[in-house]
Amino acid sequence: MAQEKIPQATAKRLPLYYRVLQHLSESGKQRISSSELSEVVKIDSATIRRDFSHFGALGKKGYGYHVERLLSFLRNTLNQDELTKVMLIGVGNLGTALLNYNFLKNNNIKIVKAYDTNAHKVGTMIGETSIHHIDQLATDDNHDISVAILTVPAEAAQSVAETLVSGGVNGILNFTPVRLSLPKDIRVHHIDLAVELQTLVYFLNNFPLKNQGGE
Ligand SMILES: NC(=O)c1ccc[n+]([C@@H]2O[C@H](COP(=O)([O-])OP(=O)(O)OC[C@H]3O[C@@H](n4cnc5c(N)ncnc54)[C@H](O)[C@@H]3O)[C@@H](O)[C@H]2O)c1
Repeated sequence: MAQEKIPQATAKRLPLYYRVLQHLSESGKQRISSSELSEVVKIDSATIRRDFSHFGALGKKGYGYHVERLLSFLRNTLNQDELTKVMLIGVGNLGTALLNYNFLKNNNIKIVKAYDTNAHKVGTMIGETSIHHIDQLATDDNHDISVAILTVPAEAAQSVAETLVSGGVNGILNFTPVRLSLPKDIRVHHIDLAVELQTLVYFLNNFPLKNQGGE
């Protein structure tokens, strides 16, 4: 299979395709055209075809895509056969909400461990995740966890991130407003709901969708 360099925008859409195809497969759908898929995922069919073209011949003209084949391809590409263990630092409002969310349901991702400074939280569990004291982070053996979610107050973000990196973490989903300074080989994805909302409002005001139905 042609594994050329996948554009970041394409890579970002793969989990969405995967989730939708999982639902389609569960409902017994065996094949789907790019225009049908486009209706469901709300991405135009030319983009879908271009996305899938990076992976070689996954579909056939006039037939569309074989749902199971596409699903198994995406499962491999997204490493869905292997459980990805994640830790979460900062079990406050946001951290607790994320711990209560069952990532395993749709993705093979599990928050296996959490850290906080609050003595009332340390030693307790949220769902199946145990909460440890942040002071243990530097010495705990977390060699099998390479991804962390950062939901600490801004002032703690940089030093916690540095400890995470020293412990072997190389991917951080950063919810704090801090722009982290870390070595270049560490991937940081920054999530800011305020920016997302602002962007949505900007697009609504400047680029209204035609035939906008429902969503
Ligand atoms: N990106 C977004 O869209 C978004 C939305 C809401 C909040 N946030 C950010 O997420 C972070 C958390 O927000 P919140 O509302 O959950 O805050 P919160 O105060 O409810 O939770 C912070 C938690 O971190 C713990 N903590 C403090 N210092 C720590 C340290 N050094 N190590 C480990 N844990 C520590 C606290 O005990 C607390 O449990 C903040 O930085 C906030 O700005 C981002």
